[in-house]
Amino acid sequence: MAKQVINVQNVTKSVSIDGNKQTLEILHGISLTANAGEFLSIIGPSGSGKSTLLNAMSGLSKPTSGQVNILNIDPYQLKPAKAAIFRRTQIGFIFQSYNLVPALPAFDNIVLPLRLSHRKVNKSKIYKLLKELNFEANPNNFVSDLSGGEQQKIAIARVLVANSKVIFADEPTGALDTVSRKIIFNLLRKLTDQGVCVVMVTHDIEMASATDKAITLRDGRLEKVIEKPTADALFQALNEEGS
Ligand SMILES: Nc1ncnc2c1ncn2[C@@H]1O[C@H](COP(=O)(O)OP(=O)(O)OP(=O)(O)O)[C@@H](O)[C@H]1O
Repeated sequence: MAKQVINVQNVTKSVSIDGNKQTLEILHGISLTANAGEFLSIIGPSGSGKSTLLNAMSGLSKPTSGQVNILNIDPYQLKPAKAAIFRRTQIGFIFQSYNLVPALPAFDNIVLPLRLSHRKVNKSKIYKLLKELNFEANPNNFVSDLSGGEQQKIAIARVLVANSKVIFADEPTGALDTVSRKIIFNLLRKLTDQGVCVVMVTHDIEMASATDKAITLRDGRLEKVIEKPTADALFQALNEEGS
């Protein structure tokens, strides 16, 4: 039986608005699971809560209520130092420019998690990966001098070399051209074939239809779980009025 690596139960998330005078609930009790080797996509209209859910389920932003387990660990119960190690060694994040250090060269950003964990850096492997990713800038350039798309490739390369067991990606190909999108999707797919669990927020129906399971969100609620989604099924789900 497939090993469950993500378990989210009844997660809600509220934020303070209006100068803390009011509370707005953005996620209203979401439950989902994902297994090792599974490619899960999260789709839904703009503002439906996809990024908020991804942040909550990846250990970055504590839910207001409910439970999150990643690899049988509740990331919100870990002390900050342990949480940092857990994130660095087990989880990969591909969020737009997430945690890239602008004052470091691109290459150093890629290997930073490896260096922090005292792991070996295989320079030629990283250069090969950058070539595979169609990265056209100089890896010695500072991240702040790169375009959005190139920064995204650096964030992706950093995850790909880190051997994470679970990868959370928020619109990982948003800033990229069609060719780069395909390359990155295929690299993520290769990782799931090796047992990594990938959770990806996307607006791209075609890409979501190539994942193993899609969940649709509407107004902060989980609407549908679609196994082996087709583009037609996703299109229909997105265009149905919420009940
Ligand atoms: N800190 C916050 N304060 C107030 N409202 C917020 C906050 N964070 C999110 N929201 C609101 O919650 C809703 C969900 O936001 P979220 O970014 O999760 O949606 P999304 O589905 O990822 O949207 P998009 O597809 O446009 O990226 C939106 O209406 C957003 O404006």
